[in-house]
Amino acid sequence: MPTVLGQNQYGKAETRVVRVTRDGPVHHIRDLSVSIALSGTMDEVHLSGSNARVLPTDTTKNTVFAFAKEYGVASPEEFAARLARHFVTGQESIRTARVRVEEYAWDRIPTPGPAGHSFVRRGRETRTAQVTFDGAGGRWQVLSGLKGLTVMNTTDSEFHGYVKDRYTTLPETRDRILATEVNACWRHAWDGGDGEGGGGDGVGDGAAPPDWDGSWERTRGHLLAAFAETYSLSLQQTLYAMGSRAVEHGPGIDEIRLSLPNKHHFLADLKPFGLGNDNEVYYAADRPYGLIEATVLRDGAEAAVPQELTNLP
Ligand SMILES: O=c1[nH]c(=O)c2[nH]c(=O)[nH]c2[nH]1
Repeated sequence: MPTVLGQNQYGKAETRVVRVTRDGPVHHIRDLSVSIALSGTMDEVHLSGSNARVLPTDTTKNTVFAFAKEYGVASPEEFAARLARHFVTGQESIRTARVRVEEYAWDRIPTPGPAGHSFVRRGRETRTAQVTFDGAGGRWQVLSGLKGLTVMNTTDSEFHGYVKDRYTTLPETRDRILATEVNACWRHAWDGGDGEGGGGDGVGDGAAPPDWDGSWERTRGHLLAAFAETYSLSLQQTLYAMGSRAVEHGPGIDEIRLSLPNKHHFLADLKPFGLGNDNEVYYAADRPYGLIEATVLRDGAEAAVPQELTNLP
């Protein structure tokens, strides 16, 4: 049965590029996913396998990183238009270029000094709660938490001095992006009391329940503040600073468990194009990711937050 080639296009989808612009201590970020689809006189590659008219998809990805460095990202539209024009005017075989951009929005994390290099991704987080009442023992367990709170520091993060064996290739760094998605679960000390003493009313005799909403907001604030204000030598160190700040500033909180995926941002290698990269253009890799997890306890408290509650795979 004879066949003919119909509509066809090709290109690199979902190139994840983060462009950091440093205005002294105040940094600006644009975080994009760029998908390029090129079409034109491309019949031969499908019909005979000749690549003579094919600009590699790898090249289109490199162009995204190089343009981010050379021209910055003024807006998704401007960036996409520049790329589309480049491919159509640069290669005879390319007649149409469709460039799709998704931009992820970040807000600044407020810090005591001037807002500088700490960001929280907009609109991604979920608040969680789990309450267990063991009627026979009269015991309550209240766990509050959040997941998907994505944060980034564009500086004040180093990673070096680690163990090296024959398989270690990671370069040491004195200035990297530190980004993670905070998944946290904390346990309240509340014993079921209503603050009105005993009297066989079926509730604990202790202190009244906390203002749950207020407590949650404050804890979230402490996690964000500790992330933003910690000069980090590892994500493990940042985790401990976040957990201990939440417990120290949360009198009703005895324990917090944190599960922090290290959302790696690798410096794009622009040397082949004669371009430098002074911590300006990053490739945001989504997997694999480092996964750093730990519980931080008030001294003397027993660990009771189940690991599964915060665990990523
Ligand atoms: O903060 C980090 N902790 C690690 O344990 C680790 N391992 C790694 O490869 N990069 C990092 N970063």
